Amino acid sequence: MDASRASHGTSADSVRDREIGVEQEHLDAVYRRLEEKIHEAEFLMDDAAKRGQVGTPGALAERDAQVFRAGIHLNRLNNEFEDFLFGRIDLLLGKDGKKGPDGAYTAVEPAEGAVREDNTADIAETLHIGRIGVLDADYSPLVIDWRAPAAAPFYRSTPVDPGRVVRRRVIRSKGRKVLGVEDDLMRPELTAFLDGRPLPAIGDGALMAALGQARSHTMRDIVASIQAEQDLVIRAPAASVTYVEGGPGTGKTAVALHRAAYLLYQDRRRYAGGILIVSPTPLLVAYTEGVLPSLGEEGQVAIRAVGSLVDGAEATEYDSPAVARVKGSSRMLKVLRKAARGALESGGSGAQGGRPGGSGEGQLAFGDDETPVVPGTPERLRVVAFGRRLELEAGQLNRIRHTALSGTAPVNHLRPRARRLLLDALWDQSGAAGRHSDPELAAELRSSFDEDITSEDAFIAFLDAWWPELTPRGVLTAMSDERRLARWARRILNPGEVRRLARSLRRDALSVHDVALLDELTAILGTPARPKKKREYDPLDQLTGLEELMPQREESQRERAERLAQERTEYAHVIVDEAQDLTPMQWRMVGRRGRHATWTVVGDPAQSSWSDPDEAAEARDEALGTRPRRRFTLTVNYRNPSEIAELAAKVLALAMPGSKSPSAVRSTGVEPRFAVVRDRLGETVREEAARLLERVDGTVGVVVAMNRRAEAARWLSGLGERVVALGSLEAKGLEYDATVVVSPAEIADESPAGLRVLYVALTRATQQLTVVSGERDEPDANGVPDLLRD
Ligand SMILES: Nc1ncnc2c1ncn2[C@@H]1O[C@H](COP(=O)(O)OP(=O)(O)OP(=O)(O)O)[C@@H](O)[C@H]1O
Repeated sequence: MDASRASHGTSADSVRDREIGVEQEHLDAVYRRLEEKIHEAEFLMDDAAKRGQVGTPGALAERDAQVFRAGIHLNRLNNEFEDFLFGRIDLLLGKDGKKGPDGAYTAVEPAEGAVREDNTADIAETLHIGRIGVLDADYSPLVIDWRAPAAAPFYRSTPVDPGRVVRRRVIRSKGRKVLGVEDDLMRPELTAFLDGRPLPAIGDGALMAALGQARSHTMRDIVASIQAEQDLVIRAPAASVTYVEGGPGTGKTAVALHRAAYLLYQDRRRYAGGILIVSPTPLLVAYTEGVLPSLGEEGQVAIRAVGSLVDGAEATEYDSPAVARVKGSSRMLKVLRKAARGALESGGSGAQGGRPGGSGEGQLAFGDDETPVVPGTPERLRVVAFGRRLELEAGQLNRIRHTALSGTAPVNHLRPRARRLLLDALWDQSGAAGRHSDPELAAELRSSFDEDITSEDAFIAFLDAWWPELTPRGVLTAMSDERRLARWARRILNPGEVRRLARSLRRDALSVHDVALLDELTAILGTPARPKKKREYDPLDQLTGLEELMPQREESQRERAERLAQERTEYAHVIVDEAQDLTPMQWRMVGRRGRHATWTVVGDPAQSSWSDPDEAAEARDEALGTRPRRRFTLTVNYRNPSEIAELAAKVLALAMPGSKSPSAVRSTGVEPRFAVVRDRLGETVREEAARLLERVDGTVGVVVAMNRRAEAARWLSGLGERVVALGSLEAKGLEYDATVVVSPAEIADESPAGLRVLYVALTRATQQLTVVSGERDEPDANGVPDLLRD
């Protein structure tokens, strides 16, 4: 028998069973080895306990670490890695006989003569690939970690460029049981022998098997079927910026996540500084979070929605497109700078989160237009020093404030400077300056003068009111006053923009775009000193003075990792998913988290929901700095069948004329369906969703214009958990077995980037798509809406 497919018939079944048996034997051997290692670890642990402190501290620590690692191994194998062993490659003899650290031969190309003239060859090496590496007792590799160099041919080899690989096998297993195998032949022309027997090939290939599976509400990893062009990105050297573009479904998100796992594996110490993955929505975070359980293992990787990047913020609200456009624009930077200083000049009313207003002399302050805007701003400072009454009037105070604010430091950090300038002015007024000609005595006099004043209640209260510590939330609140905002945004925003912006800031809940503004304000204001956390009050402490004596409980390694991850504000590597959507202000926010980082940026300009791509590109380039970039393009759409991809391409041609769609890797034979609203929109959508639920095993997503989100959820109530309603912007990055796209015209008209958003909506389904049209869509006799006709 030659190395041909054995996928049908009884004899094929027996070959398949035999091959499954072969892999089962290997998996059994792997588990036996792991159990041995666990026993070893347990023995070490026991031994360590018995021998107490015998051995150097270093050796004991190493032993503990070994025990710990073995524990993690077993735990992972038992709990997380249901399909721990997933691949195998059968290789020809390599060019040289060198072995790498994982015990595998390193040569990529076959040795001369490895393939005989009659197109036969012997398999010289077989490697199994899994989620972690396992060595046998004699250090031969039982399983190679998928991220190790020796595993690269598993992903890189193609029939066009097979290297040494003859057969690539994907093994499906659950726990300790092998369920199936799928083979791809990289050299189908070859008759290869393993231990004297011909090498069989089972099934129709792993990729197709993976793509045909039903989708759930969480993403699956693709370790078993990463494709060559994706592998190049995953394993690209970490230096500088790795820049990846590709159309919908080309695996950008999957690749980004696997890259994080790869980087950690490759250089754990370097990435102890943390890897940040920025995602556009909390829905996408939830969808991707579980993809690679090992990512969360030691707290190095944080997956955050762009609305949750700032400590404590958890924004899920969306602004209207017109407001989002203002808040995301880099023009906001100037407005915020003015607002931060302006909020101070108007006494920080509302801008000093949680701090009492301070009364000083309790007079009214006046805005430029002489309208009282802020109560409680002191206009005058009166103190007594060296027995003299000293006083600074409004004009002087304004000049002092102006001088202090001319510094470039964050506003909150300028307070000491302002304080010193106040003292200088009072000192001048006191006439004490010329009293001593001896510099030492003069300095002493000055310092007792300062001490006198700064300990005076009136002065302290004045300073708190006149230069309060501003908070970002407070400044945003101050900006919700339209008249004040108009002043700060003069010649930057037009009156309509000011009105809409002020109104949106009066809302209680934060919007996703507000978060970037808060972060910018934190940079402008400077981080206020955080109040120290206190241990819970215990009356006993007072009696015994225990508080000082009691040692703090040691936190566990896991707790520490989690705490560090939370406290981290800068990262060693930043991965931006759906990068095309970041607004200029969001790029600034993300940029601050990776000032010294290397980057992976993945996106698709054709899916951008931001209205001014050039402005965003400028901000992105600023965030990434002058670091060199390596560009990659992903070209194959693994998500959509060709029937859906072709329909979406029509919108792409309208949204970005001239740009190329990725090629779909498969077809289902099921054309998209067009439904026209018969009576009520909600009823039609519900019927179509129910129809799809009967046709697919997995999930159904109903995508509507953003302002229909709430009603769409009501339309679907009672249809079960497999179906969800989502606004067009929320659909970013997600996928469903089937989707209903409701009114393309509504989605397209929603914002200046509407056609691109519609393109996103149309590319979410892995199997079936239904488009529901209303009148506005001007459907033809077949129900095809205007926007989707040729
Ligand atoms: N090599 C692969 N093997 C199996 N499935 C794959 C492979 N690459 C991608 N996929 C699948 O294709 C789908 C799309 O992947 P992903 O969401 O990463 O694409 P994307 O480029 O981020 O898409 P979008 O731009 O539309 O958000 C996912 O279901 C993913 O699991």
